[in-house]
Amino acid sequence: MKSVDAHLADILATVRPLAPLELELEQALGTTLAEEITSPVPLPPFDNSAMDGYAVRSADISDIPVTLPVIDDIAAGSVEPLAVGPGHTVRIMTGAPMPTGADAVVPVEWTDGGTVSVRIDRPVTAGNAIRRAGEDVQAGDVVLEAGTVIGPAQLGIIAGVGRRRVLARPRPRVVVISTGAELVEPGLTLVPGQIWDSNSFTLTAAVREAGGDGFRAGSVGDDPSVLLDRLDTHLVRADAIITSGGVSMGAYEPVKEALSPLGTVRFEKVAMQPGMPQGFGVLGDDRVPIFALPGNPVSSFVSFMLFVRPALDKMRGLPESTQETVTARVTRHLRSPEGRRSYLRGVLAPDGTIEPVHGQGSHQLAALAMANALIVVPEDVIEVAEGASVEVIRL
Ligand SMILES: Nc1nc2c(c(=O)[nH]1)N[C@H]1C(S)=C(S)[C@@H](COP(=O)(O)OP(=O)(O)OC[C@H]3O[C@@H](n4cnc5c(N)ncnc54)[C@H](O)[C@@H]3O)O[C@H]1N2
Ligand code: MOO
Repeated sequence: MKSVDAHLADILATVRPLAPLELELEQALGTTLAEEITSPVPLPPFDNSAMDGYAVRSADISDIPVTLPVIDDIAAGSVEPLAVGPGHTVRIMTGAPMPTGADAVVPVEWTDGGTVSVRIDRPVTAGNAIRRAGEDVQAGDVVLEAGTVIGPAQLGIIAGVGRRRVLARPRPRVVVISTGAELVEPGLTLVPGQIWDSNSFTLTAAVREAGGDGFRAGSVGDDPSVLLDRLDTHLVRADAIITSGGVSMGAYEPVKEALSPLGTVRFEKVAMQPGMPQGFGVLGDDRVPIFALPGNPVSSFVSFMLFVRPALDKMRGLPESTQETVTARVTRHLRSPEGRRSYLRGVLAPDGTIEPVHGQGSHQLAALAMANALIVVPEDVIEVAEGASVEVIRL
């Protein structure tokens, strides 16, 4: 059997980072910057008030209390150049440009709030409550490096330096297709022998959480030609495809039957539990990666975490990283099949223990939904004693 590491290595050797596109800022959340962002101007662009109050010459208010005439008002957005002469003051708002001559702002709370004249009760030193031009960024400074994932704050600074579009690697568009004649859309009525399709929801959501745009393309039955048609329809708009089901040893395995003859998708047994039957390859002239995951709900989810997620990271242009694990003490004795790496479901507690959930079958979706971590049991370990240390992947 092929090792988990070898299967992942094959996948990562095949998938490529997506080509960067010019994206409007509204489309850029979750994409990966493919250029350096520099600021054309200093930020703030001009000296401005940090508070609502009065712009003064600090020397005029060394003896307090003092009453000064208020000669003008400056709101944020004011573009008229204003000056404050000796013995005068100007009412100023947060974000408004400092008038020439003034060297400090007195917060309104330290005054009587007058509009014709104002009594100032506390002295200030030069520079008080002024935000200097270039205090955040100098003109020409790099504000974001290429390779940065654009989150809300990153979008803010891109807009803050005046950009409307950025060059970024888009979120991978991933089409998710369930296979199996037994599958029924949730919300519809089952007859005996049928189950509701859950994998397509899990996998589409997992794509979204992994920084891709998941698109649920419904389920197809057991007819390989129907699957091929569905793939054909969606291939043009997919950066990757995920199918679930139809890859093991049964008499009706539509994914295997449809894709094996193409010669670009391989079906293999990977030494893991759950998730042993795996298919991976590429489709079409654009060599779109396809992940043919096993149908058991826990198997497809674990396969996603181990194989699809790192592939999506690579497509997004993120650096390759090894799966992060933490060490925990297991609260119960565990068994694991020889020669296969197990990913058992458990609840990791703040005290550093992990409680395996009841129901470790790869069909036991409710048990998976209670877990917050996977316990990794290496291939050569068949038993783990209660209290032993294990490596754990947080979900
Ligand atoms: N003779 C053998 N039988 C099986 C083997 C084997 O090596 N020899 N491997 C087993 C393992 S391990 C797994 S995992 C499964 C994988 O089977 P398939 O990928 O072919 O998946 P299906 O047969 O279509 O479905 C398996 C199971 O999962 C349910 N399922 C499928 N799709 C969904 C969905 N979208 N939502 C919810 N549940 C789904 C399906 O009804 C089946 O119960 O094969 C074993 N058999
Ligand atoms: O390997 Mo299958 O994925 O257990 O159930």
